[in-house]
Amino acid sequence: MTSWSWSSTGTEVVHEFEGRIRGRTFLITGPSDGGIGAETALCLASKSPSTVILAGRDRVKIQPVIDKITEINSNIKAVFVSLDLSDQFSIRAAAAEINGHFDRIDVLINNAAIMACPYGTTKDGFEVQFGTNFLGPFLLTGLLLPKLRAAGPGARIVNVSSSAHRFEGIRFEDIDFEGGTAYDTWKAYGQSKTALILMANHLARRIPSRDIASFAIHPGSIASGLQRHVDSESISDARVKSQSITDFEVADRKTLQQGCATTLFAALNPALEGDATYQVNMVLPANIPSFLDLSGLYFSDCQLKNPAIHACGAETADRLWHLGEQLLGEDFNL
Ligand SMILES: NC(=O)c1ccc[n+]([C@@H]2O[C@H](COP(=O)([O-])OP(=O)(O)OC[C@H]3O[C@@H](n4cnc5c(N)ncnc54)[C@H](O)[C@@H]3O)[C@@H](O)[C@H]2O)c1
Repeated sequence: MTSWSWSSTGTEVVHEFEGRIRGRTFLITGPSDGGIGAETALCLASKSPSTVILAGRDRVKIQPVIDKITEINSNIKAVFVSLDLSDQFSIRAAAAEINGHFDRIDVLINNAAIMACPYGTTKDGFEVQFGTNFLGPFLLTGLLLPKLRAAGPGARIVNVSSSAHRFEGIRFEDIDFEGGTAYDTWKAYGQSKTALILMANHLARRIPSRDIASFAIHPGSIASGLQRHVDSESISDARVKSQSITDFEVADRKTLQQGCATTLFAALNPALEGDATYQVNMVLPANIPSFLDLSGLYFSDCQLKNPAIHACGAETADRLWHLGEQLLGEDFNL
C-alpha cells in the first residue's frame, strides 16, 4: 500500500484509486494550462473518467488541456464551460448549462482562485478575493448540489484552500476591509481561504458523507500563474505574518505533479468517508479509529492536518454559510 507524504504525486494517487475514476464525471474550476487544476485533470484523464468538465474564464488557456486529455484518451468527454467566479450572472449561467447537460457530477473540485491582488470589487460589489475565492465557489456548489446528490455514493466536493488561511479568520464585522481603506491583500486572501475550509465543515455536518463528502485541502507551494501579483517584498511580508508557515518558502516548492496529489487524494480516497473496508493509511491521533468519517476536515501533503483555530467550529461555519446565502439572496435548504 502506498505511503502518503509531502512528495506523493497525482499519478500515484490516481493509480491507487483508479476504481473511483473510471466512468465518472469530474468538474474542475480554473484548470488553466500550467496550473494545479490542469494537472489534476490530466491525472484523472489517465484513468478513463467518462467526462471532465473544465470550467473557467478563458477558453484559450483551457483548450490546450482539453487537447491533451483527448490525446490521452479520445473517449473522454472533455468539455469547456464558461465560468467567471467574480460574476454571479456568469456562475448562474454556467450552473444552468451544467445542470442541463449532465445527469450527475461525481466530484466537484473548487480549484480556481486569485491571490494577493490589489483592492477591487467583483461585478457584484464584493471584495474581490472574498467574492472570487469564496462567494463564487459557494454559489456554484449550492447550485450544483442536486447533481452531486444524483451521483450517489462517492460524490465529493473538494475546496482547494491554502496554508495562507492562517493569515486571517472571517471578519464578520468588516468583510470588505472598510471598503478598501484598510486593505491588506494577504489577510483578504487568508479570509477567503479560511472561508473555504469552513464551507467544507458546514457541508459535512449537513449532508451525510455517504451522499456527498466534503473536504478542504492545501496543495503545497507550487510555481504557477497564481503569483502574478506577488513580488519578493510581498512574499516576505506574508512570511512575517504567517511565521510558522514554512511551506511558503520557495525552496520547498512542489512540482505540479506533487501539487495536485492532495486534491486527488481528497477527491478519491474511499477511506475518508468512513468505509471500514479501506485503511486510511495516514498518521492519525491514537484515539481516532482508522474507519472514522473524515468528511469536513482539512488535508495537506495527503495527510489530515489541523487548520488554524479560526477555521474550525460549527458556529463559525454556520454563521458564514448564512452570511453567504444572505449576500447572494439564496437558500440552499441545508
Ligand atoms: N500555487 C500555490 O503555491 C498555491 C498554494 C496554496 C494554494 N493554492 C491554490 O491552488 C489553486 C490553484 O492555483 P494555481 O497555483 O494552479 O494557480 P493558477 O493561477 O494556475 O490557477 C488559478 C485558476 O483560477 C482561475 N481564476 C481566477 N479568477 C477566476 C474567476 N474569476 N473565474 C474563474 N476562474 C478564475 C485562473 O484563470 C486559473 O485558471 C488556487 O485555489 C490557489 O489558491 C496554490
